[in-house]
Amino acid sequence: MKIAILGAGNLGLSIAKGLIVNNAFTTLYLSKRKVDNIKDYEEYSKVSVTSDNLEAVNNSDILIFAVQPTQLEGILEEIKDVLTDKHVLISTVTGFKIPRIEAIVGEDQFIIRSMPNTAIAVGKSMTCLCSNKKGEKRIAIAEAIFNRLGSSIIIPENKMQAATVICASGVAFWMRLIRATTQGAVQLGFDAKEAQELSMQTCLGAASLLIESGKHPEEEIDKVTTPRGCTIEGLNEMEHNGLSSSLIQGIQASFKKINSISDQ
Ligand SMILES: NC(=O)C1=CN([C@@H]2O[C@H](COP(=O)(O)OP(=O)(O)OC[C@H]3O[C@@H](n4cnc5c(N)ncnc54)[C@H](O)[C@@H]3O)[C@@H](O)[C@H]2O)C=CC1
Ligand SMILES: O=C(O)[C@@H]1CCC=N1
Repeated sequence: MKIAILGAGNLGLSIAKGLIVNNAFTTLYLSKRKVDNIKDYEEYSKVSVTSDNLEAVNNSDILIFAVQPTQLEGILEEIKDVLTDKHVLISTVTGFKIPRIEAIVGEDQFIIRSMPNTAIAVGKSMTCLCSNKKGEKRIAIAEAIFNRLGSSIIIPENKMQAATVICASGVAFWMRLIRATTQGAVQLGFDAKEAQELSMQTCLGAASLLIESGKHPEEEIDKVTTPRGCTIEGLNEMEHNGLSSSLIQGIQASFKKINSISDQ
């Protein structure tokens, strides 16, 4: 696959790393206005770095847009006249809806919206996808790309904002939980490095248990909470202090914010 990432910033470079590590492209163009700090990527075979979006588009089939929401319109205007039937447009841009993309490039383009997260850099992104009518014919290509770099599901476009909060912002939420449990471990006597290792691996183990067994979290919690034991003591104290409620309220606040900044 000949892929271009237009907007090689935090997310764009995370996608690039995932593609490079997984050898998941034929050629890869990375575009950015100022390319000095991404020139190193040209050391990888078949990777080109450019500030010329038209060069990237003309030499690629799959166009992944990873610019800020206020930058997408300009870049679509810039490249729309060189789009051909070979191009599949994949936008990762938050809150920029398909009808607005179609209004710029036309309905007759294969348009896909994708919401990955930064774990794509290590091939572990949970990515949600949706498309315009024409894009339904090419969404399998997007699934193939994002399944190489984690897992993907197809959802209706009206759930993309919610998916952004749970999956994209979600990485930051889980990081904070890992940091908090690390701090707890330090207080119990582990040094910082050991504490983070214990916290990360336990988090990975808990998620893996659910992924591999398909079970509900409470079923696994029941196996850990010895009657009158330390686990239920700690868990109940966390809940008295609003653990679940605080997380749900944070998710709601994040969702309210994304709806306030997205196009209608
Ligand atoms: N950072 C994240 O975890 C996630 C971000 N997103 C969405 O992805 C998009 C990108 O986010 P970030 O990577 O965090 O932003 P960023 O600001 O780090 O990256 C945007 C990049 O686009 C470049 N750029 C700006 N105008 C350009 C143009 N005309 N041509 C080529 N490159 C141009 C900038 O120089 C910058 O490197 C946003 O719309 C964001 O909402 C979606 C999911 C997760
Ligand atoms: O925080 C944000 O607004 C963007 C969207 C999801 C991740 N970063």
